[in-house]
Amino acid sequence: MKVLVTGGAGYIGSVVAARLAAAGHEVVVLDDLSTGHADAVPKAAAFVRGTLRDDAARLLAGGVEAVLHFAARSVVPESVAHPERYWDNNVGGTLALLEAMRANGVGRIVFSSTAAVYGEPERTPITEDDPVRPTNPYGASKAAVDSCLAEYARMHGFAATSLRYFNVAGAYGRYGERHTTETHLIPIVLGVALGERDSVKVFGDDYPTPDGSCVRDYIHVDDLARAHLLALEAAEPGRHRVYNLGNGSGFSVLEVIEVCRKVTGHAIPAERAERRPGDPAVLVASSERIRSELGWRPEHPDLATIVGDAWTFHVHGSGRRWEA
Ligand SMILES: NC(=O)c1ccc[n+]([C@@H]2O[C@H](COP(=O)([O-])OP(=O)(O)OC[C@H]3O[C@@H](n4cnc5c(N)ncnc54)[C@H](O)[C@@H]3O)[C@@H](O)[C@H]2O)c1
Ligand SMILES: O=c1ccn([C@@H]2O[C@H](COP(=O)(O)OP(=O)(O)O[C@H]3O[C@H](CO)[C@H](O)[C@H](O)[C@H]3O)[C@@H](O)[C@H]2O)c(=O)[nH]1
Repeated sequence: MKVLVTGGAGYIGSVVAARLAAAGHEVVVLDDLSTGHADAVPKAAAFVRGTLRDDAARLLAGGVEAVLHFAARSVVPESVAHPERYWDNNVGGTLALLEAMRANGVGRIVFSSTAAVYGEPERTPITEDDPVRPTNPYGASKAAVDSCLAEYARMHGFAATSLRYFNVAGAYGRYGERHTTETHLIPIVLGVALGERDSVKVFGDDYPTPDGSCVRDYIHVDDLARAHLLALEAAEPGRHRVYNLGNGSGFSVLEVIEVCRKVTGHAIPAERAERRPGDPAVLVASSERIRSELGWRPEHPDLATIVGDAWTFHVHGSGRRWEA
């Protein structure tokens, strides 16, 4: 299949682009490099630097059969301070992409949605039938696209899938996480181990969790990538599927730091800090639906493996010194 990967110079998109190319697909990456890196695009893929609005249409005219749509802004505090950026890029940009797809007769799409659409959940683990009640503009923008995809499936025959990722971590060979503005826990903690930061701040110690810090469900980026390939194959015209993706087990911030200490052998100083606004106490996924419908199984559910792969990536110079 010829596949357009938007955001394929970013963390998750580059891993999926590499996996797709390895599976024999023809991959075209579209990325404006706003948060991505040109050298993260797999060599087997064609790379076009451009935007969803200005450049997707001409690429879709070139025989593309499916779209994997990762391109988005995804920093929650930024979304609170500048909601217009999120409505403009994540919703407006996606609408332009969907219309370009429709104009070119391309209806197959897998979309990067998020656990943030659920907001503060009522129960754990979270299933896809739980209420969608985002508590920040980032989550709201992703929920809006999920709704949009349901309508494009119903009215325009799209074969659409929303994958709601929980906390993505780890690396796949030379492909890993290296955001210029890093907000994610594991790369921040590994940055302390590498001496790039003095300590990690633990946001909140009075949550209703066993040790008072927030609990999250960490999924290996390679397990997530395999879910994309399954979703791509399973897509059916006229149907919008929604799947949560996590491992179904929660780890507190303090537990994650402890695992990072064991993996890196570094003391990793941690300091208590105020709660980060908008952080739910516990986010743990039920991924039963994708397991039973698509046969997805995580191959790397162990947090030490997830952290270990991220550590290997960070130690090798944040991906810049990798060969292939
Ligand atoms: N990392 C996570 O834990 C996580 C969790 C849930 C959902 N997601 C979603 O997964 C997707 C990928 O996340 P990531 O962590 O790889 O982010 P990332 O920032 O590394 O990648 C996003 C890529 O999209 C590009 N981009 C943004 N807007 C664009 C536009 N208008 N046109 C072209 N390119 C554009 C950026 O340059 C970047 O390379 C995002 O949609 C994000 O919301 C991520
Ligand atoms: O320096 C830090 C960074 C994070 N945390 C804590 O670590 C946990 C995980 O934080 P991340 O920023 O790594 O991840 P989030 O759970 O906030 O966000 C992730 O999940 C969200 C869905 O809930 C979105 O999809 C988002 O894109 C994705 O990164 C949170 O409790 C956060 O407060 C710290 O204590 N210190």
